[in-house]
Amino acid sequence: MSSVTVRVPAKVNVQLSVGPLREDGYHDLVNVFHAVSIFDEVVANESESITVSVVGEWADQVPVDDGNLAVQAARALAKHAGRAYGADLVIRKAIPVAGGMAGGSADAAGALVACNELWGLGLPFEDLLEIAGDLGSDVPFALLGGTAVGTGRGEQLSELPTGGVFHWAFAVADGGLSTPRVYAECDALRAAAGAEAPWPQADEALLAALRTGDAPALGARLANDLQPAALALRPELAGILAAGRDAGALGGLVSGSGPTCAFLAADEEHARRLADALSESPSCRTALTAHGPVSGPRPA
Ligand SMILES: C[C@](O)(CO)[C@H](O)COP(=O)(O)OP(=O)(O)OC[C@H]1O[C@@H](n2ccc(N)nc2=O)[C@H](O)[C@@H]1O
Ligand SMILES: Nc1ncnc2c1ncn2[C@@H]1O[C@H](COP(=O)(O)OP(=O)(O)OP(=O)(O)O)[C@@H](O)[C@H]1O
Repeated sequence: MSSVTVRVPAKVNVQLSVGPLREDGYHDLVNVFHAVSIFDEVVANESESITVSVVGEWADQVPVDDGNLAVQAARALAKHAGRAYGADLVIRKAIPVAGGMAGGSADAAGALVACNELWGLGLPFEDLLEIAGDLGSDVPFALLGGTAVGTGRGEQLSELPTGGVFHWAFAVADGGLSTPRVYAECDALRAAAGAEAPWPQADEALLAALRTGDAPALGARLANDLQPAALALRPELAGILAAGRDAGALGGLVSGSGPTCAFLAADEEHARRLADALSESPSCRTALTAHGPVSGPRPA
């Protein structure tokens, strides 16, 4: 095989419960991941060495050196296989960069699947999941797709079958937010309030809404412990959240570490109307619609 193409979805965290800071610098989480139909494409072409190029709307914000998570993923896979394999990776970027939608993690997952195929390694999914966990806390879910509950630092996954399709509108804000900075702000806000970080808990009503495909119930339970920190760092996000509420969203929240905000709609047409309304909000760079859950990357 001389070329392999995969497409990899973005995620929204429908519940993100953040526990205390651990000694290793991470936080224990209950992280309910949901993969949505905004896709990066990762192509792995035969090559002597591992290289990357990026095309698409967000390309200028993505590193094309060893800082690229897809390059790190290909190197980690080659190391696991014990040979100096090469691949010329081409990423077509549609997932907003540093937006809280795990775009870099998606590209890493895409590179693992594409290179496993290109190099004819035939490694089982479990091996890819293990390599993924070393690359970043969001990378295992980016491999899995669908809807899943993540514990530990978010890398230990348990799949959650859902009872239907959920429709979403996303407001992409200008500029990104650094994930470590948002976690640090969350700790600082808790310390300033004298609040002990609670042990993270799954919201059983939210999980039931996902299982039964009950969008109004899910909308009412959306929750993100990082949201106050994202709002402290980017106060203008409060205006975007209010715009989504005023436009009749079933619920809205900051996605992961932000600054993208996600709004749940009743159906596809409602999602389009929400996106139209959100795009009028001054801090919204662009508004997108998507549905979930969708599958993780599989070779075409
Ligand atoms: C905010 C989320 O996107 C929600 O899914 C993730 O928790 C972040 O996952 P990620 O971007 O893959 O993050 P990683 O690359 O693993 O870690 C980056 C940094 O985020 C912070 N971090 C991340 C995950 C976690 N459970 N606790 C943390 O405190 C740490 O400062 C860490 O050094
Ligand atoms: N393939 C990649 N795509 C996007 N960003 C990348 C990639 N590789 C490395 N990066 C770097 O990672 C940073 C975070 O990018 P990413 O789009 O993954 O953020 P995010 O969506 O906020 O992540 P998460 O939701 O997992 O916290 C970017 O600012 C960029 O410098």
